[in-house]
Amino acid sequence: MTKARTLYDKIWDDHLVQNNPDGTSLLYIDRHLVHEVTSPQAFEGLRMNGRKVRHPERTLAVVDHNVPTTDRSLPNPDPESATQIAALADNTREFGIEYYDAFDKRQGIVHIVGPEQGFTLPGMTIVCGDSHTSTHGAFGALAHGIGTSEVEHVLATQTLLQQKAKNMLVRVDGQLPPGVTAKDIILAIIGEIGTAGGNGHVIEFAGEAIRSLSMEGRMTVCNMTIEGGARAGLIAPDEKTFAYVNGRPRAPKGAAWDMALDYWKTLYTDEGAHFDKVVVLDAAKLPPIVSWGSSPEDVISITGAVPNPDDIPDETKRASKWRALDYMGLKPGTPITEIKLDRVFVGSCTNGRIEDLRAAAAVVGDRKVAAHVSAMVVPGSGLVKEQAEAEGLDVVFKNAGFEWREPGCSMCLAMNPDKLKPEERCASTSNRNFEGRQGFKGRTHLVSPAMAAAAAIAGHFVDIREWKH
Ligand SMILES: CC(C)[C@H](C(=O)O)[C@@H](O)C(=O)O
Ligand code: SF4
Repeated sequence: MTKARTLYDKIWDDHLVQNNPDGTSLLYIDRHLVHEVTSPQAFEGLRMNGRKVRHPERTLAVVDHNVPTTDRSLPNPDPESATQIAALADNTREFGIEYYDAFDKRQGIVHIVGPEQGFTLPGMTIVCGDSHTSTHGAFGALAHGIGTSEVEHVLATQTLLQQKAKNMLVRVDGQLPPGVTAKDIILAIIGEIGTAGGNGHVIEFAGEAIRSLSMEGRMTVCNMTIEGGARAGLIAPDEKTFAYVNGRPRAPKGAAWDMALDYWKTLYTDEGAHFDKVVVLDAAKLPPIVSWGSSPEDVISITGAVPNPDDIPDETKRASKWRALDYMGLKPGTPITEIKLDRVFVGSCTNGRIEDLRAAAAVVGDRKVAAHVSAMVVPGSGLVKEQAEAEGLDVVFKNAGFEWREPGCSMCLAMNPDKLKPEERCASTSNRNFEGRQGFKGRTHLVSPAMAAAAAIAGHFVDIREWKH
């Protein structure tokens, strides 16, 4: 009998080129996504060494971090961004790589574009010079974020040196209550394991609540795996995955589809396979969650209050959480529903997909954004934007007073004109609430799209479970 293997073991074995004496392994890489921020030196390295891209057809480039989300026919206000974007256009032309520029309808955040195009497929190894590459694990793909020198290595060789990680299982049993979403699942998991909880592991998400999620929801969960410290996140592909992939521009067709499907159906963790670490959560007990600090592990229920760091026994941790509260301008004991917002951001590779925009629009209905709040919705890609407009979601948002923008990373990180001002407080559907993440001294609270939309209307956090739709 062959040894029982996890999904991670299987994908690893199928891509192993060689094991090296130093404990590293060379893996074959099926797909390489490229964006403007982490690729310039990689291409420069190829040029200096007179190398070509080994498999241009396995590589896809798109601009996302540095593009303004307003009128793109106007010049980029930031010369450095403009240079970086121009470099990506030049590099992809020189090396023969397909590139979606800011005027292409397929342009968007790299982790939204890959799945949308069927470039991301089950069982593949996928890399990108970006930590949230873990998103693609939602398809049962082994998806790693890599550094710029590794980007160069993959461009040149289509392989990557890796050390095999340990296996971790996060099982979410039961069914989510109404109003509680994939975003709340992953925030709760990170709250539970901490930002170092997944260190050295690849996490497989399983259980009834995960199976019940749409592909969009699964991407939200896998997207934030990296915030829990894990190398990658995985969900075994199933009928939902196959239905999502079927018919996408880059997905296999005809006989190739049938062959692929036969293989994809073998991609699950065998009965009795070993996990080095197991965490179990009950979905039915999860509330809508809001982050209160400057780390994605600083989370609390919407019905809770800002915690008191003095209750933390560890001195270093206590000091760091006091610092977080100071940065956030919050006092222990303040009910979360009393926290007032200045800004609301719906978007990012965590929650910028069509389902996210539908959820936000359903909460908005015919109401208006609170007078003291400035709110914006940034679709994750041109195709998401097009779909949302076909459904009239843009009209819902605009009538309510939200800004409706062009696709990109936008206010998820302060690398383009969309930024918080110092001390502005934002309900954000993105994935990181680090100091300065959304702008110098900006204050970020991570929430689901429905919670963000409700906060925009009410002007403060509200329990979405009590919202009258
Ligand atoms: C700019 C890029 C390298 C970065 C990442 O790796 O994740 C960004 O996408 C982020 O979310 O912080
Ligand atoms: S949307 Fe945010 S998290 Fe995602 S790739 Fe862009 S900057 Fe990174």
